[in-house]
Amino acid sequence: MPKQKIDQAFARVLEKGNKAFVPYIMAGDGGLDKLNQQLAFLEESGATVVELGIPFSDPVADGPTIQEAGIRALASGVSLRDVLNKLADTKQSRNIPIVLMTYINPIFAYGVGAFAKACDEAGVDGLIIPDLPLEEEGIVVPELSANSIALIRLAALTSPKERLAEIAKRTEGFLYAVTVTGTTGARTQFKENLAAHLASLKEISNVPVLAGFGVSTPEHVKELTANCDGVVVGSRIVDLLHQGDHETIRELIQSAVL
Ligand SMILES: O=P(O)(O)OC[C@@H](O)[C@@H](O)c1c[nH]c2ccccc12
Repeated sequence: MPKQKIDQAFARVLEKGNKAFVPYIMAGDGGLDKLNQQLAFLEESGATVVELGIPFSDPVADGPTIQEAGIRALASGVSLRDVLNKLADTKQSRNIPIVLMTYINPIFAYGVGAFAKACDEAGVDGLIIPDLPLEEEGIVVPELSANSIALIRLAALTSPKERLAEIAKRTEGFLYAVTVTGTTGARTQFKENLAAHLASLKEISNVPVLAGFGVSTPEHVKELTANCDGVVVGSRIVDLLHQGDHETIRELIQSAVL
C-alpha cells in the first residue's frame, strides 16, 4: 500500500514533535549508478520522504540550479524508463518513500497506464506533476488510484480561496505549499504574509502541509515550520550534492528535528 507508506512516514516524524524534511534530487545527476547510494544517504541522514526529479528537456517550473542538474542527467542519457528500472532493481534496499517529480509530457509518452504500473513495480509512492492543473488531472487519477500512488497537489500563493480549498481536499500524501511566485531556486527571504498563508493552509488540510521553493538554510526551516509540518528543499540540496558536501546536507536535514 504505497500511499499509506507516505502517511506513515509523516505520522512517525510528527508524532515525536519533529518536522518533516523532504529533499529533492535529480535522478541521474552524477550518473544513474549513484542513485541508490544517494537515496541511502538521504534516508540515513533523517529525510522523511525523497522527491526524485525526472530529467526533462523543457522544465518550465525550474530555476537555473535544477535546470542545470537536468542537463547533466540528460547528457548522461538518463530517461524516465531507466530511472524506473533502476528503482525497481534496488527496491529491496530502501524503506524511505519515494515521490517522483515529472512533467506530464514524459508520462504521456510512456502511456499513462503503463507508467502507473511501472511506478508501482518500482516502489514509487507518490507523484508531483507541476504542469497538470486540477481541471486536467482526470487523465491520470484513475490509473494512479488503481495502483495506490498518491498525487501530491501544489498550492500556489496566487490561487484564490475556493481553488485552495479544492486542492487541499483532493491532495494525497501531503499538501505542497509553494512559498514564492516563480520558479524553483534558493532565495534569501520570504514574503511577510507567508506565515499567515501557511497557517491558513494548515486549517483547511487534512494531510501534512509542507512548504517548498526557496528553502535553503536551517533558519528558513525553523521559520517556515513554525506554521507548517515540514519543508521540501531542492536547489540547495542539488548544489550541495553536486559539490560533494554531504555534511552540510546532513545538518540541513537535521534542522527539522527538534
Ligand atoms: O529548488 P527549491 O527552490 O528548493 O524548490 C523545491 C523544488 O526544487 C522541488 O520540489 C521541485 C523541483 N522541480 C519542481 C517543479 C515543480 C514543483 C516542485 C519542484
